Amino acid sequence: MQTLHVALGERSYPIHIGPGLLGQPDLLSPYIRGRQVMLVTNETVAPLYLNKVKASLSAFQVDTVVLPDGEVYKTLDTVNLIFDQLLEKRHNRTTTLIALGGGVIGDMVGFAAATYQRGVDFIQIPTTLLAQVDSSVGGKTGVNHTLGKNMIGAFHQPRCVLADTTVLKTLPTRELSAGIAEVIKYGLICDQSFFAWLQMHTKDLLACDDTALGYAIKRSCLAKAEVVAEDEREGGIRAILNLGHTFGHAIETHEGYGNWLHGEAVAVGMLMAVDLSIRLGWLDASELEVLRRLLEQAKLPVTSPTDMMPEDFLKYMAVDKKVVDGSLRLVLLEAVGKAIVTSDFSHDALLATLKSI
Ligand SMILES: NC(=O)c1ccc[n+]([C@@H]2O[C@H](COP(=O)([O-])OP(=O)(O)OC[C@H]3O[C@@H](n4cnc5c(N)ncnc54)[C@H](O)[C@@H]3O)[C@@H](O)[C@H]2O)c1
Ligand SMILES: O=C(O)C(=O)C[C@@H](O)[C@H](O)[C@H](O)COP(=O)(O)O
Ligand SMILES: [Zn+2]
Repeated sequence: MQTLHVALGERSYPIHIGPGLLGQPDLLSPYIRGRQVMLVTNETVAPLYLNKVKASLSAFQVDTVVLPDGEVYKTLDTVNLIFDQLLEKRHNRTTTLIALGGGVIGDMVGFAAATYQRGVDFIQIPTTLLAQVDSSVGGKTGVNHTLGKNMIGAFHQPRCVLADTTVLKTLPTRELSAGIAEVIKYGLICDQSFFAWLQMHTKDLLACDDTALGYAIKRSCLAKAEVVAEDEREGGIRAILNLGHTFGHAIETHEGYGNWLHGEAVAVGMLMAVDLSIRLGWLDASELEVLRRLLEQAKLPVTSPTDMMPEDFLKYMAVDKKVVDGSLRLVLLEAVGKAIVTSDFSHDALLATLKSI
């Protein structure tokens, strides 16, 4: 097992990464302050892993909530089902919520923890690659709105993250690929040598090779932990973690939540960001082909949805959370491994990108 740390003063926490971690009581109990635990998962993950986690919590009063599965259920109504159980089972302010699942469960449980009785503790047990490399770390929690992704939420850090790589063996390949998209993001924004490593090892990640997965999770979490420690609430540098997301969130919202997976939409969004960076003269034209080949290797899409026009993108991009005073800001690349957040691009260049990918 490897342990990384997110350094946030009194809100600091460990990220434990390794095979076979589920079911080890000593990894969870130090982060549970009271007697009560609300273990939240979904109907797909429950039959696979709920009993194992529950068995490791025998020292606590454990209640469970099993939510419906899918991005389409990442809503306030679903979070309300968690509140219903917390109140029915009389959970108080010393309770700890545990999120067992992918990013959808993690984001909703984190949001429930941020708001239940004005804030209680929570623990992340991410079970998808995407959640292990990205969503379980950093404290962004929330739900979607029909008009935009993650529009209602809060920053609320978990007390610990437990990433058991063994659970990835049951993950469908399409979901593994979606997770690889966020891994590639870390290479592009801040780690050129990791990006080079990915050219050689993406096939190992797809084959669920333990060593490759452990390495990719560690490298991604190290990068995210460093950025989050510097800028917890996205006042500045943290926005680089949004590479490809302004375009990607537009795709997810326009196509209907869940039809394009988050990682798939981000993959196409990253191609758009690279294309625009090239048009601005910041990146060599060859980088577009390099990224396209890598995404194809990872079995990710490389063209935008056929039914989406540039004006559809612009409509959803206008409500992006990085918009300031009506001006759209995008994460672009000055080089592979060096991202910037900028509004320094012309509408014509953006339009050309939206038409070409
Ligand atoms: N908070 C953040 O910083 C952050 C970062 C990235 C993404 N996100 C959010 O995360 C969400 C996407 O997360 P995701 O890709 O994990 O999707 P997800 O949570 O929908 O999980 C994907 C699918 O895999 C299933 N599953 C989960 N673990 C499994 C396992 N071990 N074996 C078999 N099936 C399993 C789930 O039930 C689901 O059907 C999006 O809503 C996105 O906005 C948040
Ligand atoms: O942690 C962050 O910061 C990120 O931007 C990580 C993203 O991968 C993630 O999808 C996040 O939920 C997007 O945040 P949003 O603020 O654009 O909704
Ligand atoms: Zn993301």
